[in-house]
Amino acid sequence: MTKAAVMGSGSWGTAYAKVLADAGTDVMMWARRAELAQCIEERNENRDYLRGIILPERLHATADPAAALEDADIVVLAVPSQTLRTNLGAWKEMLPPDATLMSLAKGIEMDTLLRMSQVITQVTKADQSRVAVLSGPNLAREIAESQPAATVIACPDSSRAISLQKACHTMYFRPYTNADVIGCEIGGACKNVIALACGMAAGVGLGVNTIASIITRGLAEITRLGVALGANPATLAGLAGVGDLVATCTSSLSRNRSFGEALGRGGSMAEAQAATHGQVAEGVKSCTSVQALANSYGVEMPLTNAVHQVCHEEQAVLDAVQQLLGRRMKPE
Ligand SMILES: NC(=O)c1ccc[n+]([C@@H]2O[C@H](COP(=O)([O-])OP(=O)(O)OC[C@H]3O[C@@H](n4cnc5c(N)ncnc54)[C@H](O)[C@@H]3O)[C@@H](O)[C@H]2O)c1
Ligand SMILES: O=P(O)(O)OC[C@H](O)CO
Repeated sequence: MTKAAVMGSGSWGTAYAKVLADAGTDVMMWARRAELAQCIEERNENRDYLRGIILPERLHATADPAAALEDADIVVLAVPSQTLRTNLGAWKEMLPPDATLMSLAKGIEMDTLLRMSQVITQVTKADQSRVAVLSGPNLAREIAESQPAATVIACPDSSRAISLQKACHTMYFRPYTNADVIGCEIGGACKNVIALACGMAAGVGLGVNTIASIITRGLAEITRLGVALGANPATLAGLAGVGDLVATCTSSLSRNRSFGEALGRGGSMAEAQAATHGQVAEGVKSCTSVQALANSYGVEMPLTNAVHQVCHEEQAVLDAVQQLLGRRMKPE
């Protein structure tokens, strides 16, 4: 029987742990707070992040990272991208030596500009063949409600990718394998920034034409960056690119879109944070790291720049819109 440790009990960690358990994998979740671990263990519910969802009996939880990681074949890293390095630093001596390390996080580390798989190899010294990422149109609550969705598991080692695929395949969750780790990670991190832009547009009252234009031009700039970094453009046309971009840019369940919408309605950064109910909207920090990464490769990302200006340079949303529309004309 495959054993998975899910390190992080937020919305997605919990929903994905449920998928693994529904697929027949033994799952032990790690929660930072002992009360939350106890609630999951005793009541089969994560009341803080997925209230009302009954979790499977075979899913267990602990606040002790060593107990969660013991004998795990798969270690699922489900903490926010900006804390992953610190968390891994604390856990690295406890990681089983041959376990596959799989990131669920969608972000680019500030300062280092590293992708999550790079942070994992750097901190743990694991060979990159042991490191995988999962990314796709996977809004946690919909997955927890067993609504059908597909995803991508990327790993340089195809046999590990297939084992990961088997460990989470259910009648509502369909994972595809892919060797393109870079494309999956760039798609996942950048779509959060574009979802902020869509939220901002909706918040100031703009309609579907505007949102569709942002999604499409957002995909163009994400693809430019991905290709510059060595991604396969086909990955960005797939589930981890356009699929996730559409889900995040159009759903009221998205924390990034909700955050942007609150800013567009004239809210402050603190009010926008409240709109995500204390959960992480990764794009708010990643717009800084994605912008810096793009600049270092000479890649033009005008929407990302506009989001950065609104979030961190006090620009008004309507001024950012005017600035985008005033750019020089060019072919598509
Ligand atoms: N929620 C989704 O629908 C979804 C879907 C796919 C991917 N993701 C990605 O998964 C990652 C995790 O997102 P989430 O939705 O579970 O976020 P969340 O905000 O719901 O939960 C974050 C979890 O990390 C924990 N945490 C926060 N700071 C921490 C720290 N310093 N050390 C250890 N743990 C800490 C929190 O206690 C919580 O359990 C993000 O990168 C997100 O982009 C989320
Ligand atoms: O709620 P968000 O904006 O973090 O997006 C959630 C997922 O990444 C969608 O796939």
